[in-house]
Amino acid sequence: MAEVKVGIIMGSQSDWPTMKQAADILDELGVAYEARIVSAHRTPDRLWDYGRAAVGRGLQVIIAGAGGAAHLPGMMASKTRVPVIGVPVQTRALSGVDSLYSIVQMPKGYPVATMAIGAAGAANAGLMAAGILALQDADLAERLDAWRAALSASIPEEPVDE
Ligand SMILES: Nc1c(C(=O)O)ncn1[C@@H]1O[C@H](COP(=O)(O)O)[C@@H](O)[C@H]1O
Repeated sequence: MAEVKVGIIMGSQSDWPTMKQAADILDELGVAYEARIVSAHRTPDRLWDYGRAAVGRGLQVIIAGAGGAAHLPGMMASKTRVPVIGVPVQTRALSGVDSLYSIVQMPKGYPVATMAIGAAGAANAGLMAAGILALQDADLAERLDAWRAALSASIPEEPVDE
């Protein structure tokens, strides 16, 4: 089995429909990943253990999604030097702006690469993770180039009446 280099973590089971977009992209590109529920609020010991072990386990990118008071991505970034890509999950009360602001405004020294709110942001997190790994993996780079070319080719030149 391929070595897992990407960890997808999320604050709650309820984030999975969003975070699955990242997983689906990684599946399409043949990138091995693991998906775990880890919460800074509800399972702080699990967060600590995951962050402490990340480098030793060979993780190269962590995609962290959370909604509302979304402290998970930033706390994970504080615990490991493995790059963290943050996904603001859309919320009902504040449309995900709360999640975005919670993730994006990190203090100097502990960055989180923050994506857009919601499903598109999660998919882009998968693509960003693949792009990082592709720097050291020529086969993956080829698959990513093909994926991008296929998307580009699927865009019509002219609009049609629906
Ligand atoms: N933002 C966080 C964290 C965290 O940042 O550690 N843990 C859970 N949550 C968020 O709470 C929201 C509601 O969770 P529930 O649906 O389980 O009530 C989720 O979007 C989750 O990411």
